[in-house]
Amino acid sequence: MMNDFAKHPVDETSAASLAGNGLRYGLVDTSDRASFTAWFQADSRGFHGPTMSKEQVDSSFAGVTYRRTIGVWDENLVAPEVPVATTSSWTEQLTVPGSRSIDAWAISSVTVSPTHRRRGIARSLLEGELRSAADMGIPMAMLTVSESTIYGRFGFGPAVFAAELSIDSKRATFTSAKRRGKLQPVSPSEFGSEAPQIFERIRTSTPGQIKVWPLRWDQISGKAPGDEDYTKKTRVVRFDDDGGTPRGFVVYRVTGGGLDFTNHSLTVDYLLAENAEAYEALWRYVLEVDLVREVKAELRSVDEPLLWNLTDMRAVKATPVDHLWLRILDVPESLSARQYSGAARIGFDVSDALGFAQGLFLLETDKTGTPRVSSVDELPADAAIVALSVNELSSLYLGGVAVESLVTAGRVREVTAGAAAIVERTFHSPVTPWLSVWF
Ligand SMILES: CC(=O)SCCNC(=O)CCNC(=O)[C@H](O)C(C)(C)COP(=O)(O)OP(=O)(O)OC[C@H]1O[C@@H](n2cnc3c(N)ncnc32)[C@H](O)[C@@H]1OP(=O)(O)O
Repeated sequence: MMNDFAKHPVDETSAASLAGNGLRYGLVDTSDRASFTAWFQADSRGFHGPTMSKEQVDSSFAGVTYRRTIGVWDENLVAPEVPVATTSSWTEQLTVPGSRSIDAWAISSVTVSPTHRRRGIARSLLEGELRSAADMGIPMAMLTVSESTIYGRFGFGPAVFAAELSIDSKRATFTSAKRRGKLQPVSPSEFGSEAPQIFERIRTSTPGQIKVWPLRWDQISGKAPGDEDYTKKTRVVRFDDDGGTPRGFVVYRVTGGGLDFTNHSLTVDYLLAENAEAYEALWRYVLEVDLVREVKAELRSVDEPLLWNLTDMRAVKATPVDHLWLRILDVPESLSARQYSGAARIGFDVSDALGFAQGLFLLETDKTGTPRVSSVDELPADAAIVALSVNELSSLYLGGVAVESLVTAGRVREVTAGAAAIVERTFHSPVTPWLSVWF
């Protein structure tokens, strides 16, 4: 069954601007197999993916039908049924500090055919998505990005960073003795039935995480058709506690080796651990696999506890990269959705070229960190006041970005002396924001 957001009509301003360039902007009828297949092929082409097989289209078809699927068509082409641009969007729960969540408009599959690039099509698509989300009363938009150069112009700011890890497994010894529990190889199906429940418990207390849809779990575990090599190489190991309850999984592949058989590389595609025991056991497992010299992992937390599990922290090379970008559309709704660290009175002078978040806003929190937010004509003189654009406010929102860094970089201006330190203290999240998937 389709949710209402999937049927929300396309934005009229973007439709008119694209029509002026001879292009049609519209919703894809996801119940029509031929139209949806043409859209999938355009999406895959846009990301330099292969022409999708029938099995891959079938599984994608079942997995993302609920989304608002948009195409742009050029009727003058030899194959006019294949869109020249795509997007896919849906309402998603984003966890925010205080184990709460906010409805956010997730935007994905933004592609423009290389034959139609740099004519303003992506701008029409993105602005159309933002106006549609605002129209539906959704307070925030979000995306994960292929390049960090594209989305700032639309008011997005990076709010969650991810670390890419490269670990020298020969240097990685643990500070503590092996704990109890049991490890065992399991199938992708077992992962599919147990891992989402474990993840749910982690997601709801980790700012930056979103609900993960079933097709994504199948892709992670190699169960979804599409990448045969990935499916064949993928292994899954489960950790059970002493009571026999599954508490974590690792999904990984071993590649390379060559003539020197001790030189393999192990890639952790997903490591999910509900408690410290599972976390240590699963990392210890991958770091002790024989014939492996390097363990790699992507999309790990920038505050990965593993470094503290090891006797030699320098065994781990961690490279941070921007991952989740947020775009506040409704300031009072967004700021009201999260918990803060204590009592404060903060004024924000927000600029927004697209207008959604422009204005003066007062955030008042009590000593429990519960907020009250109002849009005001004038900011009170006794508030800690900062001036910033919606990009920076969106970056600061989850409490994982240091305000002082943005002040030093000239991206946030302290209107009252010492305001940045108050914002920092009030916004800081005790749980480091982390998003463990792409969307
Ligand atoms: C959420 C996601 O899906 S992330 C994935 C994004 N998609 C990809 O990376 C797939 C490959 N790339 C593409 O499909 C296209 O090149 C897109 C979607 C990135 C851009 O589409 P286009 O239609 O060419 O962009 P458009 O002409 O509307 O440009 C809009 C603005 O963005 C700028 N821009 C476009 N692409 C880029 C880029 N890769 N890097 C920096 N700036 C860019 C343009 O210069 C323009 O700037 P301005 O309006 O401020 O002067």
